[in-house]
Amino acid sequence: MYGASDPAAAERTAFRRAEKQYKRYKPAKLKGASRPALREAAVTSRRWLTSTRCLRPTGSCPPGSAGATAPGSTAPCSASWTGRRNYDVSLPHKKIPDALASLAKNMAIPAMPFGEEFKPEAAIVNYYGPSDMLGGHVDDMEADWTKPIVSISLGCKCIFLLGGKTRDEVPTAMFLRSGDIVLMAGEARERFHGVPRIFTESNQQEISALVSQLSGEDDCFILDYIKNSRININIRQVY
Ligand SMILES: O=C(O)CCC(=O)C(=O)O
Ligand SMILES: [Fe+2]
Repeated sequence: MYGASDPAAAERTAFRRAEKQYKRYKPAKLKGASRPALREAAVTSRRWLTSTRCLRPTGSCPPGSAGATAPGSTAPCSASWTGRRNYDVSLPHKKIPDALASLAKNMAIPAMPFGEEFKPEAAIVNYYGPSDMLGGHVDDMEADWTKPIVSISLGCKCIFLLGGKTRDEVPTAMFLRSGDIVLMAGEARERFHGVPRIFTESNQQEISALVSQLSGEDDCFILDYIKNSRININIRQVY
């Protein structure tokens, strides 16, 4: 579902229109911003889950490229960004690190039937540079959609659009910040979603928590990288 079979039709959808609108979104200054402009979204707060906020675009629109570029992904997932992504276990791939697998298991608990454990079988890593975006899609490669996707954000803040079961429904926009975890579960599992832009401006990145953990001698390269990037790791039960 990553590519649109009819590009002209895709252009006419509410999701595509929102992508274009939010690609150019400029956050209002927090001070003096009217309260409803930053409506709080209902997100539970856990150790790794910080609040997300619904957004409304402001009038101010710096020029932005509407071209879709694709962040990269890890094996065992083969990606054709004009078409579908597919799992291909014959591709070289590494074991998911134990700490990451156990974090995913814990985070998935609220979306799992009582007594059932989430099996972290694949992790897709998306790297977003300053002008990258991930177009609206539904993740449909997994056999059992009743199992959640645990999606972790690191680095620069982004806008995440969560739409409906068709591209015609107007999506809800949220900020995702470094450390946020989204559980795509239940109904959300069947909904279009995407990332129209990330924020690399120094006053908008909101990466201070991450930066404070990168004070080692060898961390300067990671620090340089993360100031202009967002990394999303999403962990899935495939079978
Ligand atoms: O980058 C994100 O937050 C979303 C990634 C995503 O939806 C995907 O990889 O399928
Ligand atoms: Fe997705």
